[in-house]
Amino acid sequence: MAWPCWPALPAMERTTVLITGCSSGIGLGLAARLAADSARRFKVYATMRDLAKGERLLERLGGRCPDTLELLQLDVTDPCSLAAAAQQVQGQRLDVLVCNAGVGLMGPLETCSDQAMKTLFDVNLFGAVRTIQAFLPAMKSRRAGRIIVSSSIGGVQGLPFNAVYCASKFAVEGLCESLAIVLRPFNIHLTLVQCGPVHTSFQANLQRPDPEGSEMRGLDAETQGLYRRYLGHCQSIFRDAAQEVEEVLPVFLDAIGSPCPPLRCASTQLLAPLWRLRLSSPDGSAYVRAMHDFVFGGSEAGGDQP
Ligand SMILES: NC(=O)C1=CN([C@@H]2O[C@H](COP(=O)(O)OP(=O)(O)OC[C@H]3O[C@@H](n4cnc5c(N)ncnc54)[C@H](OP(=O)(O)O)[C@@H]3O)[C@@H](O)[C@H]2O)C=CC1
Ligand SMILES: CC1=C(/C=C/C(C)=C/C=C/C(C)=C/C=O)C(C)(C)CCC1
Repeated sequence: MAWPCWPALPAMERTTVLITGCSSGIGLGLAARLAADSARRFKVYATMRDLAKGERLLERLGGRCPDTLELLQLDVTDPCSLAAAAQQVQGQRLDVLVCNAGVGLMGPLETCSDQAMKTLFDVNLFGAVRTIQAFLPAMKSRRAGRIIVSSSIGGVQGLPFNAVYCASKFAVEGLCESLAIVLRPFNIHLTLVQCGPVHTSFQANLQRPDPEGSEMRGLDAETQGLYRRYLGHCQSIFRDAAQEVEEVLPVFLDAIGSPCPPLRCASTQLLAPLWRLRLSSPDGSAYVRAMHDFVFGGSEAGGDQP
């Protein structure tokens, strides 16, 4: 792809990019792509909470880019680790911050433990808030910068059995939309990237109850049936329609490279018809009905029936 020049930078300087959650998936892929840029236009701070997991990224790069890549420890739930990372980078001027770290939680709402919900919000919402807080003052004083946040299609439309996860990503959307308004005079662009299903470690790391497991005890049989049916859909969608990391990277690269990136961009059209329905019918009932019918076959009751 053609890369427009970053207008605020002197031509010979590298664009510095800090990415959270680079031990796997989208973060790893983005860090590797930028660090391996043939024109060496980027200096990448690839951060992860456990630096022992940095081997995968280094292996991917085959030790090719010591001058364009630096690994840093950063746990978005730990203010001390954030402060230390910010201190290490600030001397260098940060052009682009990518808040990518995130975790998933799936299952009937009744099975989501207090601890699992708190952890999810601590990473997905408060982690993004803390990370932005750590790097925003320097961007503001330079009156330049870019913030890219990994949202999700689940950040703009509700998905069955993902209520708490979607709540965390809806919150991220509200956070960023509100912040973007204030950042306009500071010349700081904020972009939310909404991916759909992507083949990463996300699914494997996702907390979700086994439909036959003990967490289901006490849950009504109808919800158990709907959950089993949803898991079946998910499995086939991940098998047939999930994207590869390489397919979603151009959306992040555009947000980094384009002179005036949008507030929101999506990596997939998978849920576009339902999304359009949601927009065209703002009271929400048409969306809820259509999603229900799509996933559960239109049965209002007796969820486990064909
Ligand atoms: N894959 C998908 O289908 C989709 C993913 N997304 C979003 O994309 C983003 C990246 O996920 P993806 O690459 O798919 O999944 P991965 O599980 O592969 O990557 C998630 C990354 O977040 C890191 N992470 C988790 N908790 C913390 C923490 N406390 N501090 C710092 N890093 C942390 C993980 O590190 P560790 O190895 O230490 O756990 C890992 O590096 C997430 O925000 C996710 O919500 C959005 C739409 C779809
Ligand atoms: C496409 C599609 C479905 C599946 C969506 C999935 C599986 C989304 C996964 C999203 C993830 C993993 C987001 C992470 O942020 C449904 C709802 C079954 C039915 C409607 C069409």
